[in-house]
Amino acid sequence: MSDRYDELARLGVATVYEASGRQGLVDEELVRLVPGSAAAGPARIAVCGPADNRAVHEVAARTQPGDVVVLTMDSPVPVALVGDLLATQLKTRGAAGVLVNGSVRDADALRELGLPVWARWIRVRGATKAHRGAVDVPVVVGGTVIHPGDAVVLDGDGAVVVAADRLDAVLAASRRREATEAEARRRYLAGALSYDLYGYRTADAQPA
Ligand SMILES: O=C([O-])CC(=O)C(=O)O
Ligand SMILES: [Mg+2]
Repeated sequence: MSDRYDELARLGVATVYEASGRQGLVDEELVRLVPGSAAAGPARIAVCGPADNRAVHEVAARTQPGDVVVLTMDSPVPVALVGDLLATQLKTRGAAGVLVNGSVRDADALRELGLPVWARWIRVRGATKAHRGAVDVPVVVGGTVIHPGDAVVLDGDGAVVVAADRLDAVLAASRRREATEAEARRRYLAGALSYDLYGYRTADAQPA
């Protein structure tokens, strides 16, 4: 929605992660359902009960335009938290994207719908609707704490989270990093090598 989130999505997960001081990585293998898609927005969070997705129905009712909807469980299992009907509601509410620390189903319909969705698994096993769960609470996904309103950035590399109070600083650092990389790319296209530019050819190897 806002220009800042559009810019984060364009800058991408790897650049934002590095510019953030290598913080905020959602350190999980994620499947991107819509090829080529990227998204960024403030986190709108639901914690589902065990193998249950009632909280997803509640979070859909609270979703605001531009939100990235983050769905998780205390112990994630490959149960379908979202399929095309819930995704249709999230899209109609204006969600920018969806991050599912669980599985999704109706994968072909999700692709067709075009709402950018990332998930741990594609698996059909159905969720119960028995537990209220919790909405608009902090969670940990892939080792990273996500508070409601933190920026979530998603692309072909996965997901990274930027704490809301660091957003402007990380955005500025990401722009600087993008400019530095653009210059490096220009030199490499002209035949230069990082091995020489960074002095690795002559320097002693440094520990990582
Ligand atoms: O109904 C569900 O629990 C998930 C689903 O398949 C959908 O949203 O279409
Ligand atoms: Mg369905």
